[in-house]
Amino acid sequence: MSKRTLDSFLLPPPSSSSYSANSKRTKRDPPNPRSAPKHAVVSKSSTRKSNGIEVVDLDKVIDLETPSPSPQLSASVIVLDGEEAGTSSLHAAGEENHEEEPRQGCKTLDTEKQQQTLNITAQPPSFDTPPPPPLQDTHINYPFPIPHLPPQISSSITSAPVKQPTTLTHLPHLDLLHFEPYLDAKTSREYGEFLRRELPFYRVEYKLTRFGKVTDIKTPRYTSVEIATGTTYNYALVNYYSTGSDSISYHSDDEHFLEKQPAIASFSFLGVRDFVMKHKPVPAASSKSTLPGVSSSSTTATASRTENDDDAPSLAEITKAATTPLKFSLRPGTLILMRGPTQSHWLHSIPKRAGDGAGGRINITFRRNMTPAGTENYYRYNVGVGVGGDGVWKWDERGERCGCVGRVGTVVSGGSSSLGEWALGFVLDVGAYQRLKVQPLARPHTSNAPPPYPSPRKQMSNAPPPALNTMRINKHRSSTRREEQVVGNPSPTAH
Ligand SMILES: O=C(O)CCC(=O)C(=O)O
Ligand SMILES: [Fe+2]
Repeated sequence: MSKRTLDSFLLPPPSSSSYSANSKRTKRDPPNPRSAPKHAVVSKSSTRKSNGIEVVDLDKVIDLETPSPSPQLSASVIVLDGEEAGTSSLHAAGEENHEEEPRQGCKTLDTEKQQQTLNITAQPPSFDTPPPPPLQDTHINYPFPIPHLPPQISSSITSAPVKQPTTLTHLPHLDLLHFEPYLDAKTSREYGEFLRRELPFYRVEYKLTRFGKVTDIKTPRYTSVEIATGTTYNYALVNYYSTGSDSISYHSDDEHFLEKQPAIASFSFLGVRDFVMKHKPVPAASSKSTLPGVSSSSTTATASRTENDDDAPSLAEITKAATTPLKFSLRPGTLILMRGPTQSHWLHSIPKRAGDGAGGRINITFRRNMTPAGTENYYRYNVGVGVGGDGVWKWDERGERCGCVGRVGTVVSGGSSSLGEWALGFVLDVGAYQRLKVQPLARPHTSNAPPPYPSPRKQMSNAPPPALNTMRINKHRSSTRREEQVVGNPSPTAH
């Protein structure tokens, strides 16, 4: 594994420069956002001088910013960027064994290393050398500091998208941009590996009432919530599907604490999975006159699409969209932007999958949360307040679950004020969107603001923007009896 040498890893001034492994900070003491790490173990060979500044090879720094929540979890301290890659097999999803062996590639701190701890005194920076920004960040809800995106990834993101999107508005209430891909293969691989390696992950388990029925959700995915600062999206949800049997069932992201017509941007990294959508079902008892958004004058699929109300989709069109799933193959670097009425009317899912390409997959969805309660809700369901307490897990470069970093205690909403370390990548993503003039992302939020973008129907009646590809939908019959519409290149494996 190549060494990451971070020349700008600046040590603090002498008054606070005594580095010790014996941190006694408790979990209740929030780390100071954007401060340099206070507790790090630095071995002699990991430091050198550059322009009069003491610099540290991050490979050799053991960050102890996050204390162990209990003595038996003292093995939770992670050596950043271990040198050897692990080869042991994946834990099965949902496995209950929390006893973790120290593994190569994601090592635990041992006594010998603690004994090698040195106190390092940094040199103060000179006036003409402005201190570089910290390269990792902390937040009250981070179980450990999260490193910044490596510069080569950040800079590649700014030149995205590598391909212009396809706009899909041909089905009732659908408004979706499909970038296939958005990031080039190298960047998306490095980005995916970075996220999997550096973020904390939590297993998701909770109860859900759907259509009047209580369901135990033991979604074997690993989720991390980060609050990112931004004027448009203010946080992101990261899912890790460790194997093809990790899945997420049909749902829509239409929570009341999001905007009315939320724009949700969903990135895919590493493994290939299908993204399957279908229109929400037409309630059996509903008539065409009571179903919102459905034309009261047209019940046939051949209704013409004009811009007046009569153009609302027919029951027949909706029924077809509800029974004919739309399938996208999500390869690394793909971005799907769901917007407008999509969340109110459509369900989406990641079905289980066997066979090639079903290795670990990372997904990030960027969202805009309108209330602090919303952020709390996401923490409750995705970080695990009272929902299982499986702990906070780390994964290594190769997708080996390699260490329980701690148990989840009370998670307090951090609001939206902290610049998460990987918010850096997020901000760059927003910049890239804005260059594409994806209007919802640039719109200031006010409750009576005008619609952020033309309705799908308006878009259909206008000439398509020159930068965008024309819509291309391959309709085909799947190998099963069910009819599916496959968007983009067909997936190699049917689910
Ligand atoms: O993994 C994906 O692509 C979708 C994730 C998703 O739908 C969600 O987190 O709400
Ligand atoms: Fe979703």
